Amino acid sequence: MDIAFNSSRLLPFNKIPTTLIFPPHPCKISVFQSKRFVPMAALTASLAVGLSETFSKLKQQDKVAFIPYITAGDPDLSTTAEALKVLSTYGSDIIELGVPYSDPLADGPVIQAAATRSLARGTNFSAIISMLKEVIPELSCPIALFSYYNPILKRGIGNFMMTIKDAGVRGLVVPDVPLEETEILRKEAVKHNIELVLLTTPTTPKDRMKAIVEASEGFVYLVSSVGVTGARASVSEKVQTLLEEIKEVTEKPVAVGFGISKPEHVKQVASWGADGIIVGSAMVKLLGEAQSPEEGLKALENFTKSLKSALS
Ligand SMILES: O=P(O)(O)OC[C@@H](O)[C@@H](O)c1c[nH]c2ccccc12
Repeated sequence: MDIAFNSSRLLPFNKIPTTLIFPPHPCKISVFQSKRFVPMAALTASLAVGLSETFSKLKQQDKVAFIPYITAGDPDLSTTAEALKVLSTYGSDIIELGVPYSDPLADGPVIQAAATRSLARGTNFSAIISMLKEVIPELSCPIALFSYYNPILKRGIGNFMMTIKDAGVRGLVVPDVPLEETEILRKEAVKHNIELVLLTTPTTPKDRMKAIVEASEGFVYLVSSVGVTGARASVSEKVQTLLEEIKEVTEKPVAVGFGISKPEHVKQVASWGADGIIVGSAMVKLLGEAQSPEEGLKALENFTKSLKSALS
């Protein structure tokens, strides 16, 4: 059986494959498949560092994490794969990848439009997972998947967690899951070595913020402003106080998102003590609204470099 080898195919786990048959074509390796194997992606995935470990390493280097967000499948999945490599190459410490959804209630017009474009192209969860299995082994930073709650429930929480873990995903953000329902999510996430990140906002009551911070894994997501995602002219000074309040009750890293879209925003929020800076809409706009994928990827590279340099 001549099977082209790739990272999502099966590889012998507990013995050197004695049946490797090298066909004439040098880049195709035939691998004899048997029952006792693990997917290479799962093997490499379990070796990749997670969110908490990423923050620990950065803290030792006194650095702030740069965390971009893009929507999977906008403008198409092969461009998403290339965009993940660009973001990884030019200094992202964690990448948030959004699963497009038909009712993104927490998203502003830019990310809503990206989800609509992606879904119109036929992007689905399985295709995203296949793409991730191929590209994650080539990245130097962990992926945190972004999904609304409903698609997870439809797939089954355990099945969803197993699927994303096998693809090499290390974190999960579910922006619309109520704190009261995170228990079951977290249980399954922990079982599959996925870190479930929770969000707190400027209007979250202090006792609820404490419960969120306590339950959040990987890092705490501090939403900088009320409303939906989208680039803002400036970042609210209130973020500084919010960061202080959160850091009074936890040692966990806190990453700030919403509205951040310029190097001066990045500098400002880092100076207030954020452990991570999250930039989404401004990234998504570059990719989704470019004249061509190549143009979008080049713009993404330049923008990433400019934001990353604000953290050096
Ligand atoms: O787009 P902004 O304003 O840069 O914010 C980050 C945000 O895009 C990303 O973290 C995100 C995408 N969709 C979300 C839904 C809820 C909370 C956060 C998000």
